[in-house]
Amino acid sequence: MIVALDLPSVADAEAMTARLGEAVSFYKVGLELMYAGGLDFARRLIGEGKKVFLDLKFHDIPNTVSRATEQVARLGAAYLTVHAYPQTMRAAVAASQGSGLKLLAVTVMTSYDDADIAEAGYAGTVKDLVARRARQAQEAGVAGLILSPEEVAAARALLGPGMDLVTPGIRPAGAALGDQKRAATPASAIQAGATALVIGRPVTQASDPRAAAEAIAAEIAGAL
Ligand SMILES: O=c1ccn([C@@H]2O[C@H](COP(=O)(O)O)[C@@H](O)[C@H]2O)c(=O)[nH]1
Repeated sequence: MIVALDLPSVADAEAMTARLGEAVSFYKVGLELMYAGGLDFARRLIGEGKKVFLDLKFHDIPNTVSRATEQVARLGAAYLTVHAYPQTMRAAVAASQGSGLKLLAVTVMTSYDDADIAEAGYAGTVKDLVARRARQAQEAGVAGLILSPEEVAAARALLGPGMDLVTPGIRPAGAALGDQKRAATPASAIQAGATALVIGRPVTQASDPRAAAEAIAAEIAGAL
């Protein structure tokens, strides 16, 4: 379980990680917290022995992606996201060589369904596009994928063992979907073969975040 610290300030993130305590050992720092001083906070979490996923979703010209990836590789984060465009992925893979940083390619955002990708100009279905990008990510040498629980089993069959399949779009039974359109429960995602689950609001907006995280961890353990 990777808890997404989508919170407005470092003070809020500190309070959340204090409440979660030993129940959570892996955090995701994304765009909201990053623009509120989250990089130094991520460094501190790493210093305290937590694992950190920097969800920065790089997508730029190769030179910029390469130099930015080199900067991230020095931080000691476990994961960094890049968008699953071949040029972008190749640049990031080359720049992360020799570091402990694992790259995750974002295939198709879990807030998108078939109508959303059609509106964005893509022919075919989300499943087709995820499969195409999964193959391109594997060819580029990326360590893993961000995809929805709905595509995990097909991606594993397509790619074989080896790549990490990391799934946002996780909702315990009865939880509000919010903007997520391709979602599943923690148990379903694990049973489909997900390597790690990214979970934000079901934990951070719960009245008792620690109890929510512990219940999700128990559901994951029960599904393994
Ligand atoms: O396709 C994607 C890629 C990234 N995310 C991120 O995961 C979390 C999910 O948070 P919830 O509150 O559990 O919905 C969030 O930080 C997103 O930026 C994603 O949801 N889908």
